[in-house]
Amino acid sequence: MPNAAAIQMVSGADRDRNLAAAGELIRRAADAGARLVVLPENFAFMGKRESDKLRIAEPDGSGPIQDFLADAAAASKVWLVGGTLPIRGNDRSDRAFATCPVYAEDGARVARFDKIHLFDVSVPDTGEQYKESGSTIPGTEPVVIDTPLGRLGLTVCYDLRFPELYRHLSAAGAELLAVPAAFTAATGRAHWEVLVRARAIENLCYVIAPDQGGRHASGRETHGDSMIVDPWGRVLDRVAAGPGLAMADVDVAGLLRTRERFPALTHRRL
Ligand SMILES: O=C(O)CNC(=O)[C@H](CS)NC(=O)CCC(=O)C(=O)O
Repeated sequence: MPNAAAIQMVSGADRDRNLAAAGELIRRAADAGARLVVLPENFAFMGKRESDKLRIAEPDGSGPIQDFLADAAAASKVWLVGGTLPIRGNDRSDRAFATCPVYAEDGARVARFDKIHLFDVSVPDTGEQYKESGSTIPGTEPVVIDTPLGRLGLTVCYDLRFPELYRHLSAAGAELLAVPAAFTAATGRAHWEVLVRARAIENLCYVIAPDQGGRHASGRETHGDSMIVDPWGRVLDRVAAGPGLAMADVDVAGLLRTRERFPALTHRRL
């Protein structure tokens, strides 16, 4: 029975509709056996412009999106990694953190990670321009937490391109890595699967990588292909396009056997 789920969504600009869609998928994942469920980046809101998300930004710890996540975790009795949502900073700046909160199965929030690397790029070929730092405050702290399935390192989307973050997490004991994402269609086609599987292989970790996958209110398209990858780099399950679930069995005992036979993590020289 699979115990982990990555939820793929095509989130729009209507927060409450997105929450309803997420709620339905969380219930389906729990019914299918999931004890750890990971939502994609910006699951609660993807508007016309990057800065639109500031309208639904919440103070740390309370608001409709965070209340939804706590209630959904408790109702389905799952550990829930809440993709990302905008959480206001303490200063009066008009930017928010891209925060990935984690809830235990009783609905208590047990961790918070703020996306560290911000997507300030122009995508080759399509000409799409992104300046995430215009509306987002970068995080600074890597986060690793214990869950019933294993020790979990948190990362978000563009973080996927920075292997030193993942090395830091695996060195801190991570066995599972979460990568809630909203990868662009163009960069996703070129890089998504390779990067997700590389992070799994080089850190001998499970990677749970839920992506947005479809066309959004901005007119932009995201890549989809949400997946769960095992520590040997095998794609255990994936979702092609549109909303759906990737589910797989995360087996840390098996992971430890793999690491014993193949002790690359103990052979680091630098
Ligand atoms: O596009 C949207 O509206 C939503 N996207 C996001 O919220 C974020 C920040 S702009 N997307 C990424 O980080 C994409 C990374 C990526 O695609 C890569 O590294 O290639």
